[in-house]
Amino acid sequence: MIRISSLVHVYDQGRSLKFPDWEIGDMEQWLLLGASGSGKSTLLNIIAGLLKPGQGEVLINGTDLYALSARERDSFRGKHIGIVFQKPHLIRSLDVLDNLELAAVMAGLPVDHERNLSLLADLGISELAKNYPDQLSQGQLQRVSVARALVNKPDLLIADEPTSSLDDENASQVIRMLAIRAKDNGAALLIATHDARVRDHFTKTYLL
Ligand SMILES: Nc1ncnc2c1ncn2[C@@H]1O[C@H](COP(=O)(O)OP(=O)(O)OP(=O)(O)O)[C@@H](O)[C@H]1O
Repeated sequence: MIRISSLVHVYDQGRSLKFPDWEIGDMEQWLLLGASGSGKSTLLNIIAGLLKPGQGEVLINGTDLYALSARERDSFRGKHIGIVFQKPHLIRSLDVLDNLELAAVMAGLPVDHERNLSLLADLGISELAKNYPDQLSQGQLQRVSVARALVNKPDLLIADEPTSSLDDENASQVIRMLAIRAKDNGAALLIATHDARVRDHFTKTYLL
């Protein structure tokens, strides 16, 4: 279970961003909605342990994320949280499969080669396993990012605008993939989006 309470963040010279308290139960699937600039990415980064908030608390399965040291938080994130960023942060000098395997290595977990191949197959990109990021389209890169986020069987899967560069068919496929894989892995799912096509798939929404 994830709980945020009394969260406030102020960027240098920015306005104060206040986030309503929120509880995400085990395996619940939520949409985070809000206008551009309302703070969706900021909140995702705080929940992911990537941005220390000015005030407030993030509890994930009983762990107070910002009571951990930065190093402990990195380790916690690697093992428990999968993230699909707006822009895929893949390593250019590694092929797709190695990018997936690196996610396990970085988290200190064993590499599960078969699982990684099957993740690529589920996303319809098996044939790209040996390709390098520079050789892929934006939509393909996005799908690789989704696969990479699932590599370590996270408790929480977070996606920031995961469908913005995909056509209708692929957007729907990625949302289904996120929803099914989150469920299969016992993970909660949290997606930030403007995408009306995504809204139809969810009943739980948190509005900024
Ligand atoms: N690194 C930063 N430094 C200063 N201000 C920032 C920074 N990142 C975001 N902001 C500001 O904080 C506010 C919230 O930004 P954020 O990116 O979280 O919104 P968002 O809802 O994700 O927007 P979008 O839907 O356009 O991606 C905006 O006013 C933005 O300009």
